[in-house]
Amino acid sequence: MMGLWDSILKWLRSIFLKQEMELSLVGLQNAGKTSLVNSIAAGGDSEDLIPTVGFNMRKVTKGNVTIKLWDLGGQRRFRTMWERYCRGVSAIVYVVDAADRDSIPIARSELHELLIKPSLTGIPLLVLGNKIDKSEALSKQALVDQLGLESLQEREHRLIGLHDQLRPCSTQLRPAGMTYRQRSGAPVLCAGWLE
Ligand SMILES: Nc1nc2c(ncn2[C@@H]2O[C@H](COP(=O)(O)OP(=O)(O)OP(=O)(O)O)[C@@H](O)[C@H]2O)c(=O)[nH]1
Ligand SMILES: [Mg+2]
Repeated sequence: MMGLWDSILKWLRSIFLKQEMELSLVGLQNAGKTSLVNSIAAGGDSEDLIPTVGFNMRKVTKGNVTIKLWDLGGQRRFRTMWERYCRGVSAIVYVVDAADRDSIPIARSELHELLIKPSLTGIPLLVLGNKIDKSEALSKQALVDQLGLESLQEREHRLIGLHDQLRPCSTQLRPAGMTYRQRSGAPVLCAGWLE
């Protein structure tokens, strides 16, 4: 099972051959965008996070690839900024709380409203189904259906399940097929549902 970072890089490299890339992370509030950026950038973070006001920018280097990450606020009042920060990026990363079933219809409409913007035509999309460590999390197929991802055939897109294993998680809650990996003693993010 691959680490999240490896899967993102593998996917990006299948589309681009660039050494410098820019990603914008969008998605509803509380989806886990900032947690993800912190884990990628610092190799782990477990502090209680506060909602992002506006946006944060982080630069992360892995091997010879440098990625600039725009971490945008997901609260309603910040969503109008998403388009501006998604223009010209290598890929849009849409983070969804797969366990917050009630918010999925809003996540779906915000995603589709963003993607119909002419300025974002053709930009590849990576959807991360986050919090799949929770027992109430939707399955991959349910997320594909409920987010309407089938209708995105014109656009390069990919769905990855994400489990932030830095969070306490009991064995019973661990989704089937999910494995754990330790790299030099430090926990890493693991991606699920990879074929
Ligand atoms: N169980 C579980 N909780 C998570 C996971 N990722 C993030 N969280 C929790 O979800 C909450 C919200 O995380 P944030 O990273 O602040 O969410 P955000 O998408 O940046 O929110 P905004 O900045 O308001 O848009 C925090 O309490 C995190 O600890 C995960 O994989 N599993
Ligand atoms: Mg945030």
